[in-house]
Amino acid sequence: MEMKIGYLGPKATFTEAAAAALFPSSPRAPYDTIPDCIDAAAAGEIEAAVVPLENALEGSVNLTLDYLIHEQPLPIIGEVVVPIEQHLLVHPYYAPHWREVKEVYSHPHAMAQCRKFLHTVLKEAKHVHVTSTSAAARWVSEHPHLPAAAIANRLAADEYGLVIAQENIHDYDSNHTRFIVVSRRNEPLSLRSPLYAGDKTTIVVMLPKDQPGALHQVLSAFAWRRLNLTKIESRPAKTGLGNYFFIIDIDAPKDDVLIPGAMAEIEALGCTVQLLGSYPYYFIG
Ligand SMILES: O=C(O)C(=O)C[C@]1(C(=O)O)C=C[C@@H](O)C=C1
Repeated sequence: MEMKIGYLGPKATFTEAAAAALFPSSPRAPYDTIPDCIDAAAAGEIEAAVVPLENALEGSVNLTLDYLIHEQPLPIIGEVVVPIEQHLLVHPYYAPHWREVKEVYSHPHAMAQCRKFLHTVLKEAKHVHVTSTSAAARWVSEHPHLPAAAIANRLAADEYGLVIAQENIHDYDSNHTRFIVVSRRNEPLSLRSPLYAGDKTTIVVMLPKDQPGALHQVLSAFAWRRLNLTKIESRPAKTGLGNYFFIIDIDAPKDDVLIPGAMAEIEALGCTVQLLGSYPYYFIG
């Protein structure tokens, strides 16, 4: 399938690496923000958008979840999990005295994956959040005389002429990020890839107001069907304090019986249910 793929840019983000792993021979287009990228897919400017959804250390990328639920409900057609190594990048001039940097630039999720490092090694440096890890690297390369560092990957060091002052500064070894592929063409990806690891289905459930045991009843609709849930996340419905959506990942493709049955049962309880997608997932070891 020849598709133009949008990703959270600029060049050399982790998101671009995820897009390249899934679609090695497709042309790619960078977008400055996650909403820009999802909007471009909704408008058909690109066939699909790759955006980050969840990190093993820092949790969900709320911007992605909220934008898909509240603003631009595009179906999820695939997912890829990528190992993440965060490095501290500086201009070559600052390599010998990188400990003296006064500002560290990165995406908030990348910064959060390196909290202990920042707290202990660069205690005095100011943290500056930007739209992506490679946007941080680009900014540092464009300001060679400022004592600034970026947290980003090796691709970004090469792309923007920076050097790695400290390798692997993320706080815990097992660092991975899930990226999703969204497209207005509502067809699950069908890549013949050795990275394929299974299929899952994501739904969003809104519980009826003040109904004791409602969440328990929702969960039992999956439990007695022996449908394995791999994630439950609550996000504000944005209609008032205490009102939440539950985003539920089911470790199975949408079949004709079990998942529709569970969804119908949950609706009968008075919940609203929305399918975000049923899609294959891929894993980069
Ligand atoms: O793709 C990038 O480089 C990003 O800046 C985004 C993002 C994210 O939002 O999770 C992607 C992977 C890492 O977990 C850190 C940052």
